[in-house]
Amino acid sequence: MNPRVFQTEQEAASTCAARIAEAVRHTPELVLGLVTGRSPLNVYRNLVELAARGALDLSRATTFNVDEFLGLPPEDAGSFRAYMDRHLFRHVNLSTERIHFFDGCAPDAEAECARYDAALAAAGGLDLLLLGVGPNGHIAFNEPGEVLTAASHRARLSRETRLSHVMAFGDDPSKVPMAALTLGMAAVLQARKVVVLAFGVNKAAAVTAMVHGPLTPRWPASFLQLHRDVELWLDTGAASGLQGRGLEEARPRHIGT
Ligand SMILES: N[C@@H]1[C@@H](O)[C@H](O)[C@@H](COP(=O)(O)O)O[C@@H]1O
Repeated sequence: MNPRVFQTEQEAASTCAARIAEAVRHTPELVLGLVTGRSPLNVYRNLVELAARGALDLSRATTFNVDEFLGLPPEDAGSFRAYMDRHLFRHVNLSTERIHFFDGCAPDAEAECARYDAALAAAGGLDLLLLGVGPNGHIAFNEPGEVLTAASHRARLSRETRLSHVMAFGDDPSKVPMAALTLGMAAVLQARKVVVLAFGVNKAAAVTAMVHGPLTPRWPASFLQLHRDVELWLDTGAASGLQGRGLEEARPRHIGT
């Protein structure tokens, strides 16, 4: 694992976005795994700025979003699809047919997960997977538990995770869906490169478990230790539990294939 610690989230995000743009320049057909949440917001903002300046052309890239709430149509403001439209898709030149999402309203969740996994396999898997991490160590919606699931699946959301999404649902916890569709641990570990964003001291325990902890389904992110190419983009708060953390300016290498 390769932690890169920045003094501020903004610095990490702009450097990370520049590296993603570089990876797309290097491989215009890049297959990107994308995540929602607070952590990638500044990365997306920077990607939009790069696209506006003509420094990012996503016209040949493919994207797969890693999760979606069950029961929400794409038009619902609380859906991850609506989030992606707001923060990235409507501002860049991605081709609609190469944007892949779980359909949160699919009548058969299992068939929908199989469809998603087949589309991902047909695209050749993920070249670069952008992830966040929950304070409880969840990645995508692979929640802590007794076991983890390899394939895409329907996930029951923990109370803690549901509460962290309450703002998108008018601060009413009862409106946050109870379940979601998520890619599984196999797709995460098979991605050719994984980039994890974590900012703020409330992520420190998850980051520490991810880097130093034993492999345990109690901290799903700990399984990233099995991957040979994971970069962690952190601020000093999120890195505060790491042993021997270097606070020198991080010098990112090339992200991409
Ligand atoms: N399903 C998402 C994850 O994919 C995300 O990475 C994580 C962290 O979110 P945030 O970046 O807002 O802390 O929680 C959410 O529940």
